[in-house]
Amino acid sequence: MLLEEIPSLDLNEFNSGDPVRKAQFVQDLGNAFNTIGFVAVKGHGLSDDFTKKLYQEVEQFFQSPDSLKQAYEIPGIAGQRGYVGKGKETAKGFKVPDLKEFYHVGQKHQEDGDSVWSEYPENVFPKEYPDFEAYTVGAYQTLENAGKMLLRAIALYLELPEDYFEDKVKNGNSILRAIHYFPIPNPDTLPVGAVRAAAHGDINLITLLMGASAEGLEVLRMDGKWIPITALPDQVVVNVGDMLDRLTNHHLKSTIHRVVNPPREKMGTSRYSIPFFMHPRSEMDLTCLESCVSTDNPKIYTDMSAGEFLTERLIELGLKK
Ligand SMILES: O=C(O)CCC(=O)C(=O)O
Ligand SMILES: [Fe+2]
Repeated sequence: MLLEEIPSLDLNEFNSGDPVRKAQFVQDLGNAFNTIGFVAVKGHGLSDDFTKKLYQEVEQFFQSPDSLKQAYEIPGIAGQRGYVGKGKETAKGFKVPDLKEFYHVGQKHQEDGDSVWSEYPENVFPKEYPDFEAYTVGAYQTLENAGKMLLRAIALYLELPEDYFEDKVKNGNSILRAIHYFPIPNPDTLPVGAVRAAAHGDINLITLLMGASAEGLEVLRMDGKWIPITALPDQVVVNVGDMLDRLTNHHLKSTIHRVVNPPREKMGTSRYSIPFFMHPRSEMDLTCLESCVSTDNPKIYTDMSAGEFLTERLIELGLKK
């Protein structure tokens, strides 16, 4: 079945306490991830007011002079925390960097004795904008919770125990990425093929994207047609990443997507979006689940841990040497 738009779901159905509604959510989510790979989800826990303030913080930061932003660019950590400047990330397989700059916030370190903390760089926050930390960390935690619920639904769809992903994503290596697609005052100066975000699949397990209500995001349908995404302001767009695709032997599909440049008369405007890339701990084994492999459906990926796969991809993106 080829869809003209991505399905819409409400996470409150999964948490309704009604087994029939919960099971329906699981089937709807699984069917979407098995076909187009994307859904729009409401009931994620972020209020309109919070989201508005978060975007204000993010816009203020990106509207600052480059010298202020560059003070939060940290060498030696493959752009995994803080500011990553213009021209630094090139989608896998492309030669021209994306027309974007972004800011990464990771897991907030805790004093719980978990050995994982030594693997993650500490967060940095712009001291010029004292509320930036509270809003980005708040969004991180809310989206991480929503992501955990979605992974419970995915586990049930895959006929695994509902808590299958729980220990794998505990203190996981997820990243909140606030993106600014900057204005291009003179489009004639752009290198050939330069776009806001070239076609790519996400690396992680699942992505929860805030801000797809602004035009530009498109997903590649199985028949090769690009479908524009039109999410409502109260929805986050959720998609399968390459790690979940690998784990399920492409039963759940990491769908290629891109952000196209606006029409010429709008090239002088900014676009903002905030994806949350839900990663497991680096030791998670991404070997295909046995239930997803059969003689008709042979295994298509080599065995790898999440950490090994992430390293491979950061090198391909030009973020890691
Ligand atoms: O900005 C968007 O709407 C999508 C961003 C995206 O796909 C990504 O950063 O992986
Ligand atoms: Fe993406």
